[in-house]
Amino acid sequence: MSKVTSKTAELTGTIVAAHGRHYLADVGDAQSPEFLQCVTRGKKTNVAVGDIVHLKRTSNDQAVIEKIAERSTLLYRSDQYKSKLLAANITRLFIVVATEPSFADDLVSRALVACEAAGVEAHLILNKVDVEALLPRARERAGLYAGLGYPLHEVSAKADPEGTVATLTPLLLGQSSIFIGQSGMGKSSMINLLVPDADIAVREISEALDTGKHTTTFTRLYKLPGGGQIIDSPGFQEFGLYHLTEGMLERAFIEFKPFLGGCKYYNCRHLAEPQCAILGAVEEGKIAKIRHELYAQLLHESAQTLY
Ligand SMILES: Nc1nc2c(ncn2[C@@H]2O[C@H](COP(=O)(O)OP(=O)(O)OP(=O)(O)O)[C@@H](O)[C@H]2O)c(=O)[nH]1
Ligand SMILES: [Zn+2]
Repeated sequence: MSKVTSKTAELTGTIVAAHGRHYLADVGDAQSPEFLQCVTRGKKTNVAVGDIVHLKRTSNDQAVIEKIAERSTLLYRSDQYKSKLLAANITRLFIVVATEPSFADDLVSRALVACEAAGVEAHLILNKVDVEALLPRARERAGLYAGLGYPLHEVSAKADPEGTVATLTPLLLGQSSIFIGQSGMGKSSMINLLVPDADIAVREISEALDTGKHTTTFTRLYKLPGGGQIIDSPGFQEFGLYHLTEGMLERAFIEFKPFLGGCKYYNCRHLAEPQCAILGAVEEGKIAKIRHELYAQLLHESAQTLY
């Protein structure tokens, strides 16, 4: 196959922002981005931030998405009992929690389940470790996840910005990362430290996206000067887990793994069945009760889905 090199050649770009059916692709490089407004053919809305797309330029700053390259991973967000695309080709997800305000275990575990199901490596960042009075409790709570094998990094974006950058930069190199966190955890402070001129980049993206209103509440991708990219998803994105089957759910709780297959009934749902290995492990304290409760809740939610 010969490569097309004419001026009308197809372009390859990365989707850096999505807002409704408006997409923005970057066809430049890390040093000099070049944004093209993109539309899909027909009414397709199956494009996600992080997608590598093949484009056909239709004007100086516009293009049509011809093809989406095969994705290595895909994360979904929840939208009223439906899963919608959140981000594609993510290799690493960072859940930002803090000493204050208090974080929700439920949301942390949902993110972890989404990662396990998608094949994305999950890390936790405990921010605001300068708030010493609340540190022991926060450490203990975050420790539940560290104990499961998820790396936990302690930082203080405000009190120790240099240390925060030094801790996080090596974790981002060459990765396609996404940061998620409940409001107030310090995710924006962290992104601003890691992405030089993030504010300017958002304004540029917002203008190029041209949605009519100058919103900054869209998922966007920043290319890092040292290689790698960061996706920031404003607001807390609840993960869409409705597409997970029961079999996928039980495997998405990593601490269940040693016990799967040990139940009396091969089709055990680990809810109330006799001689269930999972329930036995919960009883013995080998599986945390709150994790099993979330598993039961997710099973219930997936059964509510009507399609
Ligand atoms: N004590 C302390 N405060 C911090 C630290 N990092 C951020 N904060 C503060 O926490 C508050 C929330 O920080 P943001 O960066 O806006 O948090 P966010 O998670 O992006 O929150 P939203 O913008 O609501 O999504 C701000 O008042 C920050 O100044 C830290 O390391 N220590
Ligand atoms: Zn069981």
